[in-house]
Amino acid sequence: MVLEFTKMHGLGNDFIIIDNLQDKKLDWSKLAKKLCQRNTGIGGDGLVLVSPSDKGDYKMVIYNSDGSLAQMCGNAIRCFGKYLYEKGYTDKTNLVIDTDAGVKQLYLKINEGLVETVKVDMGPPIFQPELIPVNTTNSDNNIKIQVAQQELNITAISMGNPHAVIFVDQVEDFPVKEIGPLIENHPLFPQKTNVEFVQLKEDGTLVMRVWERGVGETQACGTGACAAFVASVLKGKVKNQGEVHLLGGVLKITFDGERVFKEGPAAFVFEGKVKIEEWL
Ligand SMILES: N[C@@H](CCC[C@H](N)C(=O)O)C(=O)O
Repeated sequence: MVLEFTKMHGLGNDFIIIDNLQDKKLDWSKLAKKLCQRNTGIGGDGLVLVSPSDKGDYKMVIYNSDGSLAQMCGNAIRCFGKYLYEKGYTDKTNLVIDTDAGVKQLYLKINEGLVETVKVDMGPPIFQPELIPVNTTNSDNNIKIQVAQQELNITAISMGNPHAVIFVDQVEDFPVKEIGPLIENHPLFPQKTNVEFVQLKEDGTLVMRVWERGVGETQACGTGACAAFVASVLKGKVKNQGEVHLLGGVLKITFDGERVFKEGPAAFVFEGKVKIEEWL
């Protein structure tokens, strides 16, 4: 069996996009692991399926590279909007996309017929511990933990998927690959968590590296940037609009006290066909 795919990225967070409008009835979790392999597959941080929806224009289904299903992905949803518009699935520039974290409104900015940036209404941040989910009774979701001989302060927030935001003095040399998996798999987070390491600059910009649940360190995380920005606003460190600088580039975030908006680019990389017989 041969699958047609499109490879895209949002600030270096890369995805394999497959049209599954006619349900192919495949084991997508198993396939995500194989297809996302960088040496023996196509390579990607995640597998995204274009699926039908009765709640929005289309549904975005996303699997992490380890085969786990994620509720939402901030970078993939911008790729999803560009894919739908530029491949002629829609001519709308305001789209409603269904996800496992609810419906999200996308605003496509068009320049000479191409999608230049996508602004996403990411919805309200979620603080109720049982909905994140995080095992804490602290009312402010700030939790002190001891990992690898370091005391860290975590702010737990959900953007439809779980995030642990940690402010650090210096992010460039921070041992993200050592500390990230220890927090991702910490018993505080029964569904595991994405982990954001954030340095606040004096001018109010955030510099962030991320360890993603089910993936590892990635170039960027859209939901993570939103969670980090919300945590910074709540700490009184930034105003309600600003930039998050990630390894792969910059996202513009607004938090109006209720909802979070995120704007950034998306790009096509290549297209192809892949034989999957031996992976079924
Ligand atoms: N890269 C993403 C988040 C993808 C899902 C995440 N790894 C999870 O398991 O929640 C983003 O841009 O938001």
